Amino acid sequence: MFAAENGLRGDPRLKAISDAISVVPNFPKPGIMFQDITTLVSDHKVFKHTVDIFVERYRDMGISVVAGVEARGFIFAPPIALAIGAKFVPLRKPGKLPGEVISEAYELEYGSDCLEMRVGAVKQGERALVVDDLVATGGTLSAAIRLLECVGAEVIECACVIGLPEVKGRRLLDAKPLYVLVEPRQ
Ligand SMILES: O=P(O)(O)OC[C@H]1O[C@H](OP(=O)(O)OP(=O)(O)O)[C@H](O)[C@@H]1O
Ligand SMILES: Nc1ncnc2[nH]cnc12
Repeated sequence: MFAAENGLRGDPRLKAISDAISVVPNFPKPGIMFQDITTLVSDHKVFKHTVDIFVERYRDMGISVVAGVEARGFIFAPPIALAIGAKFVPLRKPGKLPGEVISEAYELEYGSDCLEMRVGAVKQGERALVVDDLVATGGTLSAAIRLLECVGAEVIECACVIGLPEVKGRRLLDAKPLYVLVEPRQ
């Protein structure tokens, strides 16, 4: 669900976050309106607003794992993890993590990709939050959920800064709550 439908309607931080996202037409492919969060994180006040909203929501939920999705989830997940007193676990693209890993493949608009997590990084029964910058089809988050559930963790929610129209009105993603701050800018 969008934050505005969940207690933050009219919160000026949401408008500041939306305004700080740049839209780059036809990147990386013709027809894609790329939502660029590098301009958001280069404004320290708006970056802090973004992290603060997530921290306010998750600080009392008993979350022990904040799993961030490579690459842009790595920007938002660590400050949230530090603030709520949870560990940060990176979910990486294939071949980047040393040691024993588990893998989950997923479909993208064109082609497929894979996420990996280190064996032992998350224990059975842990309460996990999954963080990424953006959800479009939800394929990436679904793979992240499968990785965490594979080791017996409970996924409490998936959190993203931007939700594309594909997820508008969706409160759940693979039966897990989805929490999104803003819609894309046109
Ligand atoms: O909901 P979905 O349709 O799965 O798409 C969302 C994913 O797409 C983007 O990452 P991308 O795959 O472009 O990887 P990158 O961040 O490494 O460039 C974005 O950061 C999400 O992780
Ligand atoms: N429009 C978009 N902008 C940024 N990242 C994306 N990932 C999938 N669709 C995207």
